[in-house]
Amino acid sequence: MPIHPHRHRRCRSATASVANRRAMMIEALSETERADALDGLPEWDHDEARDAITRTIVFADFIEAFGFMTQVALIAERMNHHPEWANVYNRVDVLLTTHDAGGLSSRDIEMAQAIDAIVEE
Ligand SMILES: C[C@H](O)[C@H](O)[C@H]1CNC2=NC(N)=NC(=O)C2=N1
Repeated sequence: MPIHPHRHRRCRSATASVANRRAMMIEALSETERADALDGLPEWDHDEARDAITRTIVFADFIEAFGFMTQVALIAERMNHHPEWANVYNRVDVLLTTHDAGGLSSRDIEMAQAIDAIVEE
């Protein structure tokens, strides 16, 4: 059942205590941190306009692509960190950025590493 677009709580932090809010806060990477992280992610490109990283993966067919997306979806839920992505048949375009930080954060780097590990399986 879809969540009502106007009445659902978009983010837990709206009602979180100050202490919890502190724990949930995440900062965007500095330029140096980003450059270091990207060195370890040769398959990923930096999207400057979004301060995001992107990767396109082409699979053998749709079922391989959707199987990949299913595995990533489970990790995304566990991490509470969700990709922006699109799928056309055997192709998946992935964009990672941290909305709460307004740019790339360590969560995106962790997610990119998890995605790379799945693709290499
Ligand atoms: C309320 C919820 O915890 C937040 O909106 C989470 C959900 N998933 C997320 N995913 C991404 N990519 N960035 C976020 O800032 C983010 N925030």
